[in-house]
Amino acid sequence: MSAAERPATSAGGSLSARLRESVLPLWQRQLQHPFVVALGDGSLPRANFEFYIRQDALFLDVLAKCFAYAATRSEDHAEIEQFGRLLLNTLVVEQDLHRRYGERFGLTPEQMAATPMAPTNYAYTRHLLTIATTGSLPEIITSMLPCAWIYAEVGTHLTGNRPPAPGHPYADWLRTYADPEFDAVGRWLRERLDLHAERLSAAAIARLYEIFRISTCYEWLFWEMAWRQEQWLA
Ligand SMILES: Cc1ncc(CO)c(N)n1
Repeated sequence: MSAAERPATSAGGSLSARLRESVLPLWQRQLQHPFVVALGDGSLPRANFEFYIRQDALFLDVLAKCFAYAATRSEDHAEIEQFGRLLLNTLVVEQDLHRRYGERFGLTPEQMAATPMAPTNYAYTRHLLTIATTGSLPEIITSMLPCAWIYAEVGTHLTGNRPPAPGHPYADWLRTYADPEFDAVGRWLRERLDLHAERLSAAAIARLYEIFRISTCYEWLFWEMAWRQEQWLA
């Protein structure tokens, strides 16, 4: 069955569950990426982690803006408030994590901010920004959903719900994403999406499948970018 033929609602569970199922092999590949495996067991070379942190700090500023765009598309007071909270949490919780790692690596906030965006990061953030500025609210939520959902799954997968070993170099990162509070972000986005999608046409739902798959691909490519320390052509 092509995405266009998929019914908007079916016996196959919620839309968000079906979106995840539609990309399952890609989804599970995230957990096997060498960057993710090495991040989990602590063997990831510091140069790769530093590259990742510098890129992710730039990524999170864009993600925070996308929550602001989402807020402008909502007419529901509680929903607007929650998008505002997610914007702030992205900056306060996650960016703070990056700042702490940056300090540990001897980087100033100015050096972090002056890092040029690598090609994949640039492409992923342009994808998110295009949808944030021209898409519908369900499209915006769908584009951001793999970010929150995959990181929560990676966090719990890598820690196995146990605290990281003492002295693990990436313990703070693992704790942040294994935290049930982080999982709650994805859960809330899924609830909102499933609710908004009830009123969408089959064609609009098909577009959500496409957006979800593209963001999921970019999540994998982001690990790959940091593993290869991807550069622009000279
Ligand atoms: C690339 C990327 N995706 C998702 C998250 C989780 O917010 C993150 N920090 N970075």
